[in-house]
Amino acid sequence: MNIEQLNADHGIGDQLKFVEGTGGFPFIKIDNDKASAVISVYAGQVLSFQPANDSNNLLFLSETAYYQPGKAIKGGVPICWPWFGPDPDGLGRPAHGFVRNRFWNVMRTGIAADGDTTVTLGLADTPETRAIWRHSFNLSLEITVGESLNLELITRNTDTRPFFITQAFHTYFKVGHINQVAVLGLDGLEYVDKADNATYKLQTGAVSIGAEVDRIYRNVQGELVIDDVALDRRIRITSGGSNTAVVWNPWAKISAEMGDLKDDDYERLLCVETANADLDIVEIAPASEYHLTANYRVERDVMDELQVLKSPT
Ligand SMILES: O=P(O)(O)OC[C@H]1O[C@H](O)[C@H](O)[C@@H](O)[C@@H]1O
Repeated sequence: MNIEQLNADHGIGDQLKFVEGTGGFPFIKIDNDKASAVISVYAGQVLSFQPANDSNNLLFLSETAYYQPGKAIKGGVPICWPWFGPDPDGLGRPAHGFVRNRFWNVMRTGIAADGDTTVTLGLADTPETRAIWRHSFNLSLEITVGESLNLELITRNTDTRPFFITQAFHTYFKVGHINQVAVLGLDGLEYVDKADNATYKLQTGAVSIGAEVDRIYRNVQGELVIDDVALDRRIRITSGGSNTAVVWNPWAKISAEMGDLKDDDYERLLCVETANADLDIVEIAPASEYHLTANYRVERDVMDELQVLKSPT
């Protein structure tokens, strides 16, 4: 992909620029009055989102992430599609599907009426994807960078037969310290505990993390909140088209084993994923489409907001 051509076709002055990013991947750098963001065209992956006047990124991005064709980038918002988790047919295909490790296409960029910056990335089937997954599809990822980060993943079935998918925004949130984080909104829900032989359990109260956590929560309705005491902020997650939330933290052993995480990175990251997974399987009929959405908003106390306004920049 030619950076000059991408800028000529889709650049928007100082607000949206294509640059050569890590590993030579084309990155989209967005800077508007409300936030800044970085998006990788490889994997269709938001790598960074930071509201203006905020000193912390919304997202965790591993300093030891791979930026190599065929590999997933550890951090930001990887897209798991058309399956979440291990290959559902046991054929040895990659975990979390095949769109987080290939180049997407830049379809459109724009400025919305309220000043938000929009980017649409797309991916359609090719002989290569049909060799992995036999269906014809057209996938769009609509990214809106404003006061909040908004994501919409639209799956269109361009095939003559229905197909079934599971999927997720596998979002890595940056946290101040994992010991001081709680996930609210899952109280009373059943979950599959993948870190304990996939046994079924019931959540009571908020989710706190003190060991490896790998859970699929069922029948999730309404919003989730990550309450982060150390960073003194809350992240409000509003999802659409999903009844499933995945909560994942690798903890110390897995963090140390993973080549693309530092040993203590588990202290600084938490994945809370808007998903269709487990029993939440989506059937899409020919010529139909399905929308999965997630909105991430950083909230801070009013007193903190006043402090930011008062402090010299
Ligand atoms: O390292 P990755 O392939 O990105 O997967 C990281 C994790 O993703 C999800 O949250 C799964 O529930 C975990 O079982 C998996 O380990």
